[in-house]
Amino acid sequence: MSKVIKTVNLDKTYKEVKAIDSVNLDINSGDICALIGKNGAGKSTLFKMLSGQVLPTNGEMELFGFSKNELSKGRQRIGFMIEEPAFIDNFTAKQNLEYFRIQRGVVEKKRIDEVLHIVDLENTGKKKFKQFSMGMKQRLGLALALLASPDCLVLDEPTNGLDAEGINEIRRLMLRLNEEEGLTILISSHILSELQLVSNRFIFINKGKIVEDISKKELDEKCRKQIKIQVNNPSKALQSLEESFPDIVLTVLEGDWIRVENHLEESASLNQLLMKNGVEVKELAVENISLEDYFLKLVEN
Ligand SMILES: Nc1ncnc2c1ncn2[C@@H]1O[C@H](COP(=O)(O)OP(=O)(O)OP(=O)(O)O)[C@@H](O)[C@H]1O
Repeated sequence: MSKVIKTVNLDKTYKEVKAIDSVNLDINSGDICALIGKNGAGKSTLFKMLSGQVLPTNGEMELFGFSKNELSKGRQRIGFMIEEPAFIDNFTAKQNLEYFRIQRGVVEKKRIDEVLHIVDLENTGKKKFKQFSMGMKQRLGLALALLASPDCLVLDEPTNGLDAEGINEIRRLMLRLNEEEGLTILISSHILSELQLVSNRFIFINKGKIVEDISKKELDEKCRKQIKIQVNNPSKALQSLEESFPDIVLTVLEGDWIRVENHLEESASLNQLLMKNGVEVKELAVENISLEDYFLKLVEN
């Protein structure tokens, strides 16, 4: 699997603040990778180092295999949406993109119509930027990031300030770009449940440090709904449960806990059954950990 973004022990210190602390990123081609962190965790600083707006204090970076004084060759293949682009209020979508196309001097004119079509803004005609909804503004930002036909997008909070419909549109767009055009996407947000729907990888950042880097499968595993029962006699409990519920999925955990992964609506029946068979139920809990809860637990630790 080819690497799109790699950082080794990347640091950024602003005066006394260590905004990024020894970060090792490894983003593979085709990933939709979520960078999750509270305000001030260091997400924007990390993205700005990737885009070249901020210089690292220490560490190395590699973009599409290019490093050191060839980094800009890697950057050319990445579309960044980090801060709000300085779109001109009285210009239409097309005029704004034309302005940036000339300024950047890289793409063919027809690419403007292509990107406007991709972000579903091709029919905005004479409407000026200042009359756009928040969702339209964000999508124009994405169109600009896509202008130079990148192979990777780095998006800092692209759903910021959007309503549910706007968030949905961005989500569908990212999935489409990933599936149809094979774009690798690195995205940050504080709307964690939103990212759970689109990403295949989750990197949690806190106080400039990566505290966890897990796949969607691993995250789903951690966030799965389950019943946990603590009993005085696990083997007897297992036997009773398996006799009455032949398809039950059970695991015995440390501390005389049993985890049940199905029959989730029948916790009361499970409890009664155990008691009827002489098993003492010390505690029974139905757990469903959301990504938010999971993240909070990580940060608190
Ligand atoms: N130019 C700067 N000068 C001094 N300190 C800065 C500068 N930029 C960021 N910081 C500090 O670095 C830390 C990380 O900030 P950063 O903006 O990267 O976090 P973030 O996760 O993107 O937060 P947010 O979601 O609020 O944008 C914070 O403590 C912030 O105050």
